[in-house]
Amino acid sequence: MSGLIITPLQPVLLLPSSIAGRPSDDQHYDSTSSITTQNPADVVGAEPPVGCAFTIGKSSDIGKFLVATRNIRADEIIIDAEEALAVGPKQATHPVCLNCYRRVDGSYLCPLCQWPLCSEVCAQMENGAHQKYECQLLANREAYPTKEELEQEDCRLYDCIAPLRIVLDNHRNPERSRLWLGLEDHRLYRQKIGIWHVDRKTVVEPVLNKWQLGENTNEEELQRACGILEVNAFEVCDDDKTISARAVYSHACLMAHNCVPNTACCVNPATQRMTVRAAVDIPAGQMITTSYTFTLDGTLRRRSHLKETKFFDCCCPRCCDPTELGSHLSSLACPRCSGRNYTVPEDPLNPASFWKCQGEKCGNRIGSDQVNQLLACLQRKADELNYDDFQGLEIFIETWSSLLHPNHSLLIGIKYYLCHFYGNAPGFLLKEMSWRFLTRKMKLCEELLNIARILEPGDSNFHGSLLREYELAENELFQRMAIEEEEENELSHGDHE
Ligand SMILES: C[S@@+](CC[C@H](N)C(=O)[O-])C[C@H]1O[C@@H](n2cnc3c(N)ncnc32)[C@H](O)[C@@H]1O
Repeated sequence: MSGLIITPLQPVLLLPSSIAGRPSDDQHYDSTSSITTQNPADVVGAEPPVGCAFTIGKSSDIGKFLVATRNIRADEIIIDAEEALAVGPKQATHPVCLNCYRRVDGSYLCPLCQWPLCSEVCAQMENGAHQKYECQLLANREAYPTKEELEQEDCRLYDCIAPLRIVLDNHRNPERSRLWLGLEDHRLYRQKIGIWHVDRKTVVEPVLNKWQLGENTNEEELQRACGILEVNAFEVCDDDKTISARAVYSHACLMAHNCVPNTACCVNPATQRMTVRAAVDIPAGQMITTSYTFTLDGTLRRRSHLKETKFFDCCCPRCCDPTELGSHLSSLACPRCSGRNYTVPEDPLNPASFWKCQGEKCGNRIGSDQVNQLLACLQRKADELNYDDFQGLEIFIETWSSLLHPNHSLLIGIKYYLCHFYGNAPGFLLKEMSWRFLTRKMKLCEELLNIARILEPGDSNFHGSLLREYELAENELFQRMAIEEEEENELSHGDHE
C-alpha cells in the first residue's frame, strides 16, 4: 500500500520460538513460572543502567527481555536516548550517504573510497561510521558500486555495510564483545530456512569474493552479524523517508514483542539514538514490550510476518483472542445472517481452524480454505488500488464492507491512509476541503482512534498521529462554524436595520 505509514518505527527483523512457559496473559512477571530476573552479572550482554526502571529477565522461550523493577507511569521515559551499538544502511535500500543515511544521487563521492556520500560535510566527519569502519578497507580494494548499481532503488551492495561494521566493531573493541555476545541471532533456525542463503548471496559472497576481505573476516562472522541485524535491528527513518538505516541497541533490543505494546519508541534520525517511553502505566514486574510488526494487520498476517522475519510464534493475548480484543481486525460478516453478526476463527492460533458466526442463534461455520480464498481475492484487489484515486478507495471500502467487519485490516489500512490523505494531499488541504470531506476525515479518525485505544493504548505514536489529524479537522470545522455564525449574525443585524 503506497504511502501507508503504520508507525514511524518498526524493528526490521524476525525470529522463532515456541511460547510454552510464556508470561501470563497480563504479562505480569510470575516468580513461579520459568521466567527469571537475572543477576546482571550472569547475563551475557548489556547490564541495566544504574538507577533505571528495569532489569533483564530471561525465559527459555523468549530469551532475555526487559521487566519493570518499579511502577512506571505512562509517558515516563524508560530508555533515554540510547546510543546505537551499530548503525548501517537498510537492506535493499536506495543509495544513501554512508554517514547520515540520506538519499544520494551519486554526484558527490568519498575522495578516498569513491562510495557516494551526501557532501563534503560527511566526507570530513572524523568520527563518522564510514571513516571509522569500512572506508580505508574498501579504498584498498577499490571496491565501490558501479554507476548502474547506483541507479537501482534496491542496491543490494548496501546490505553488506552494516554486517561488516558489526564484525569490525567486534574485532577492534574487545570490551564491546560482551555486548555483541548478548544479542540473539537465531543461527540454528536461520540455517534451516532461505534467509541463510539469501545472506550468503547478498552479504557473504560480495564481502569475501567481490571485495576480497577474507583477511578481515569470514563467513561465520558475517552470518552471525546478519542474524543479529535480522533479529534485533530497528528501522531508522525520517518523515520524508529519505533516511534509510537500521540500528542495533544493547537495551532497547531486549524488549520482547507484544501485539499490544506498552511502550512507544522513537529514534532520532540525525543521531540514531533511541528513546523508549511508557505508553501506559507499567506495574512493577510487568514486561516492557514493543511491537515488531504492523498494528493494523490481522492475526494471521501478523503471526506469519513474525515467524518469517523474527522467527517465533506469537501467542500474546491479542493473537489468542478470536476478536483481537474486540477490535475485530480479522472478523468477517456472516454470510448466513446477512452481516448482522460476525464470523471469527474458532482457534486463532491455528491457520487451518474453522471460522464460526458469533450470533447465538446462527453459529454458521466456514472452513479456512473458503476464508483464505476470499481474503486472497480481496487482498489482490486491494494491492491493485491506486492510492491517488481517493474515490476508488472509498468505493473499495463501501463495496467490501458487506463481507468484512468495518474494522477488518483490509479496510482499516485504507481508512488510515484516507485519514491522512484528507487534509494533507494536494487539492485536499484543510482549508480547501468541502464540509463533506472534513467530516469524513473526522469520522475516519474517530473509527481509527477507537482501534488505537485497544491495540496501541495510551500515548502511542499511532494514537498521537490520529489525534493530531482529528484535532486539525475539528479546529477547521469550528473556525468555519464561527465564520458562518458571524455571517448569519451580520445578516440578521442588517435585517433589523
Ligand atoms: C529483538 S530480540 C529480543 C531479545 C531476545 N529475547 C534475546 O534474548 O536476545 C527478538 C527475539 O526475542 C524473542 N521474542 C521476543 N518476543 C517474543 C515473544 N512475545 N514470544 C516469543 N519470543 C519472543 C524471539 O526469539 C525474537 O526473535
